[in-house]
Amino acid sequence: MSVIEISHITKDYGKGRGVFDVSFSVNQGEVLGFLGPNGAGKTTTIRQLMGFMKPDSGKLSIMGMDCFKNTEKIQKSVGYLPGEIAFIDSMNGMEFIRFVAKMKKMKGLGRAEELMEMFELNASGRLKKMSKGMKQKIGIVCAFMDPEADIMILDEPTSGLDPLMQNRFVELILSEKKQGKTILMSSHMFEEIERTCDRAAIIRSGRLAAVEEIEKLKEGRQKVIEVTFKESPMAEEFAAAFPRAVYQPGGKIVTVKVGKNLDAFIKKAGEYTVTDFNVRTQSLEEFFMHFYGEGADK
Ligand SMILES: Nc1ncnc2c1ncn2[C@@H]1O[C@H](COP(=O)(O)OP(=O)(O)OP(=O)(O)O)[C@@H](O)[C@H]1O
Repeated sequence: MSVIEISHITKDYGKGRGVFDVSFSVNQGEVLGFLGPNGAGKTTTIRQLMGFMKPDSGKLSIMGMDCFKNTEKIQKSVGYLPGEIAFIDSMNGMEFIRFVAKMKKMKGLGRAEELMEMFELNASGRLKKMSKGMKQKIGIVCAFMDPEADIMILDEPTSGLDPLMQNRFVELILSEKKQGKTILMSSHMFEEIERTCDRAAIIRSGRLAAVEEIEKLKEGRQKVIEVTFKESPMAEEFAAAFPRAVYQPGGKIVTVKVGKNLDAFIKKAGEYTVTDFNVRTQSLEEFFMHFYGEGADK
């Protein structure tokens, strides 16, 4: 059952900016990673989910409720971490956490205290004087502290966190997932997505490029194979059989990215005398770059 539904939304800011005909959904208990380069439209999509603005066309709903018409109800039941948090600078961290808890009509701050401990956060200082990382931790506490919120919408949750805290965040997501929460999070951190998400939605230039299971994405990764031949004419002939092979004229080494054509590759190599063979599997990051870079539309 899908909990978050985005259906053919378009928000056109002009000059090709915005989001165009974007559709995807997040199922009950699923963690979905929302990936894309800067300016791709992640925040624009997320802000429409939170009801801050209306799409030009299309529909967004959470638990069957229209995001623009039931904004108040949705904002109360969703744990939300904005990309840029609007703090009230005159408050200290703890005052701000209490203020948010009051708005959410929460009964206690038990979970908030656990989270502050988990992220080693001392929230007693003035918000104005806090570092970006500390402010991000306050945002995380506010997003996750309501035990009744079982949907989380997180816009670049680990931006500004150091690697140790990024790790803590991954642990937090995994434990929330175990409790059956439904989570949508945008991110630039491939490792974090790989470790936490069931599926990834990839957006570029305002249009959805792919929605795929992480396991499938991993399977789709190519292998980078480097073969050394006994003599350079062999290498040259071999390289000619693979259009995207990298080969320095006169050399003996040929490097090829191999996917489904692995068998053909091996059989062709078998026609020559091979003296060395190295295989490296693409990282998920390299694989995602295929969606990010120029020419990815092809
Ligand atoms: N209020 C606005 N008016 C005009 N253009 C806007 C507005 N808000 C966003 N944009 C443009 O829409 C595009 C998408 O922006 P958005 O903030 O959604 O990207 P993003 O994927 O969240 O990027 P980032 O990773 O940098 O946060 C960008 O080109 C941005 O400049």
